[in-house]
Formats: sequence, C-alpha cells, structure tokens
Amino acid sequence: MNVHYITASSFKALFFIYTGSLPPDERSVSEGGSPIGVILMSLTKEYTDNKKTAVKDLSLTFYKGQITALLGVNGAGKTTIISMLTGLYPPSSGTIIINGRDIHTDLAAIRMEMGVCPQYDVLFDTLTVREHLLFYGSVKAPLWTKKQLHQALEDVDLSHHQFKHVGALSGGMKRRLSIAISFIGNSKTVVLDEPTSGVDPCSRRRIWDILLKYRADCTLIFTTHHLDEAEVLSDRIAILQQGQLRCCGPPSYLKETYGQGYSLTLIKKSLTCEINVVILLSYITSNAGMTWSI
Ligand SMILES: Nc1ncnc2c1ncn2[C@@H]1O[C@H](COP(=O)(O)OP(=O)(O)OP(=O)(O)O)[C@@H](O)[C@H]1O
Repeated sequence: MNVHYITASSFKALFFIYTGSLPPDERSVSEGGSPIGVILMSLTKEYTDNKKTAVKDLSLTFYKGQITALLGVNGAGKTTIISMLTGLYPPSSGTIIINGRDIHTDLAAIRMEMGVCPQYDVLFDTLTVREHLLFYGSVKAPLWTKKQLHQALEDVDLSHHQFKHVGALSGGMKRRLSIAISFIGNSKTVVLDEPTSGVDPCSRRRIWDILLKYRADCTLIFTTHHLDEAEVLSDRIAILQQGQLRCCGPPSYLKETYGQGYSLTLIKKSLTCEINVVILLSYITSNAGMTWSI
C-alpha cells in the first residue's frame, strides 16, 4: 500500500476500504487538508514478559506541519507508542506507516529521516555541547555545515554554553541539547518523549518556543502529562487511557465537546457575602452561574 502523498480526506476513504469504519480520531475532527505524516494502524503491543497489553488496537493519524500531543497518565502507553515509532520495539500486531513507508519493511530508511528525544537524556558528561552536536551530526547528517551547527545552537539558546561539558549543564539545558539533537539533519518526523520533564517553568517555555519554531517542516509528536502544555503547543491532542485512544482533535474542539468548565466551592459567612460573590464572578466571567446554595 502506498500512502505517500495522500491528504487527510483521501486517507479517510482509504481507511474506510480497509476497516469498514473511520478511525476514532478521524470521526471526531475534520482536518484542514494537511498531508499525512504518520499513521498508526490497529497498533497493539503486548509485552511478553509480564503479558501486559500496553497499547490496544490503536489507530491514529499525525499530520505534517502539525504538533500532536499524546496525553495520558502514567502507564497510559505513551512511551510504548514512541518506542514502536522509533523501531525500538516491534508491534505485536498492526503497523505504522511513516511518510509512506512501513515500519516492518523500511525501518532503516525511516530512521534516516527521524529525530528522537528520549524520555531520559542520552548524553555524555565528558563531551561538550558542541561535541555532542558534531558527533550526532556526523552520524545523522554527514553533510551538516558549520552554519547549521551554529543555527542549532542558537535555536536552543546554547551558543554561550557550547564549550561546556554536559556534566556541568542544568537539567533544562540538557533537555534543550537533546531536542537540538533530535532535529539534526532536518528530520521529517520528530518524536519527543516528555521533552519538558524535570525542567523549570522558564526552560519549559523555551522548549515550547523551539518546538513551535520547528513545527512547519515536520510531523512533530510529543508526549506529556500536562494538559496546559498540550493545549498551548498542539494542533491536535490525542488522549490515551490504558493503551487506547479516548479522543483526539484540536484543543478547542476537545474543550468545546468534553469541557465541563470549573466549579468553585465557597463557604459563606452571610447572605450578603453570597450576593457579592455572584456579582464578582459574573464580572470576571459572564458564563459563571450559581449551581446551588445551602
Ligand atoms: N519494557 C516493558 N516490559 C513490560 N511492561 C512494560 C514495559 N514498558 C512498559 N510496560 C508497561 O506498559 C504499560 C504502559 O507503559 P508506558 O511506559 O508505555 O506508559 P507511559 O504512558 O509512557 O507512562 P509514563 O507517563 O509513566 O512514562 C505500563 O503498565 C507499563 O508497566
């Protein structure tokens, strides 16, 4: 099956032929015609040692030029999906198509165009920031120029630290270096497993800026536990629970469809106090209303 240049709408038709029904994410959202980058097709992963089914019959589409967040609690199966996407673990059944190539038959070619930022940094304490980029660059993109190296350092705001040993960097700096490595050689598909884990709010913001900057040229997939992060960064959010897709769509769509709003519980001292609170809340947001009062 060749799905190299098909659009979201043509994929719908294609998928219909194969399964007889639309995948859950396609049912819930209409796309703006972005080309498809990655397709998970009925993907299942069962770990043989503990017989745990970490991902169950998951069908999901990721688009080029978009950021998609895989959002879920611990154990939802996010890292397992990333591991299958990068070819670390083979699926138990189902397959993944990346830029028209099947992971079962074209893994080497897929890896040439893929960048990965693992959950835990794979860095060497005794090498400098610059040496890391040169090392990974020589493996991934031998024709990488000095200009591109400097651009990468600048993009992740590490130019001033390029001659420092990684052992002397903060957690946030290490994370930014790992992200820079994942984008070496203009990777067409980039997967990032919790790119902001363990970083302070300032570094988190910087990482968001980096991802938004690189979004245009690739299919970008990242995992997170944080709804706020998924909302700020993503074009689409896929919510996972126990290895299954619960819903998927643009943040605004999910909010509109599933959002319940917020509830505020107050202990009042007097009736006048209650009236003042209602006035104050309706001043802050016209949607606020009192559900009950005792
Ligand atoms: N190598 C493994 N062998 C056996 N079971 C595993 C393995 N890796 C993960 N699991 C199990 O698969 C399930 C999904 O784990 P996974 O790490 O994919 O979830 P996650 O959403 O990434 O969690 P977290 O947010 O904690 O990283 C869990 O129940 C986990 O215990």
